[in-house]
Amino acid sequence: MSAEKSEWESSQFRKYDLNLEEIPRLHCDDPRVDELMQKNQPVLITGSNLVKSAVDKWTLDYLEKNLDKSNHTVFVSRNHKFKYFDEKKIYSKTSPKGVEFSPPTKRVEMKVADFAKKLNEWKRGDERLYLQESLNSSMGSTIVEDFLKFNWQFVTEKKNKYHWGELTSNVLFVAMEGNVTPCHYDEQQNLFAQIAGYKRCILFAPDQFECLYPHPVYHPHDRQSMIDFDRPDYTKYPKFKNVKGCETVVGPGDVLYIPIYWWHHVESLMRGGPTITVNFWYKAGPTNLEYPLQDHQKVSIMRNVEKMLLEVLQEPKEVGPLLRTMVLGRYS
Ligand SMILES: CCC[C@@H](CC(=O)O)C(=O)C(=O)O
Ligand SMILES: [Zn+2]
Repeated sequence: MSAEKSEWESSQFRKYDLNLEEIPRLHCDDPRVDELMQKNQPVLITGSNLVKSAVDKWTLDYLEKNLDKSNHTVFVSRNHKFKYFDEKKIYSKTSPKGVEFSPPTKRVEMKVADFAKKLNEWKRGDERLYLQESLNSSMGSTIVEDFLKFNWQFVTEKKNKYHWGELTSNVLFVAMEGNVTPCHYDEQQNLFAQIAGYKRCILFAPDQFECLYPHPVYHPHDRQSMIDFDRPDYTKYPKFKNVKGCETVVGPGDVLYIPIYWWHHVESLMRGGPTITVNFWYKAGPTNLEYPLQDHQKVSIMRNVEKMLLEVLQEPKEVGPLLRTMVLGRYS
């Protein structure tokens, strides 16, 4: 990918064994934006002014001064990866008791001032931090003012045009340079609005499910790929060699449409300073089953089959044998 305006260069990317297409980068008035969004395809949208009120102002200092003095949710990692896990699934009835799950990150509450201090004093080997918190009205009046000045018409127009469900949250992400959110998919539509710094986003379509080996649905890392992109185990995950993906770099003012069920890996560029993002997560719209089904609908069906089997079998180890008995020689 060429550095658009030389604010970054590919030497700031982490190195992965992937060959990736480029996600189209289009102005919000370009009709091709809606052609792509209509087809649940990713697109990087420029010129929307979606979060212009923040792009002009939000820096770590500004957030420190204007986010209220209370604590904020910060994830801590011993390495550069912040792999999400669902705490509720660590001890759920389908995950066998005492299953070995050591959380890769820990969640702490921290004042923004302490968060900023740790970022400024960080040196190699120190644990990394990632502030992730839903924006809400208790965020201090200045931040709320900036938030209310977002270009809500832009997102509302998209929500209505594509019959998305309700806006569930706007999450504020403040990352250290080099932080990585490993490859996963979400069950929500996402308008990913970049405010400060640069993030490389690598996306894979829902039909790449077989190449990305998600953890089982009952696992705390449900929806996350089991593959460590830094050291892929091609013996355990041979199809990863054939994965097909696309990528882009989002910078201040850019909005990346991450379609529901699309896999994404997101990294804050190394040596790029802290990054600030706000995302807009929307519930899926009503499902109209038109044939042939779309790939993301098949992922949703597979999830439901897994959940139902786990519910009745109770023992995850029995899911594979039962499905093999059902399919091998009969449906395959
Ligand atoms: C915890 C999720 C963070 C975000 C990726 C990133 O900016 O690091 C993402 O995956 C999303 O917006 O869906
Ligand atoms: Zn995500």
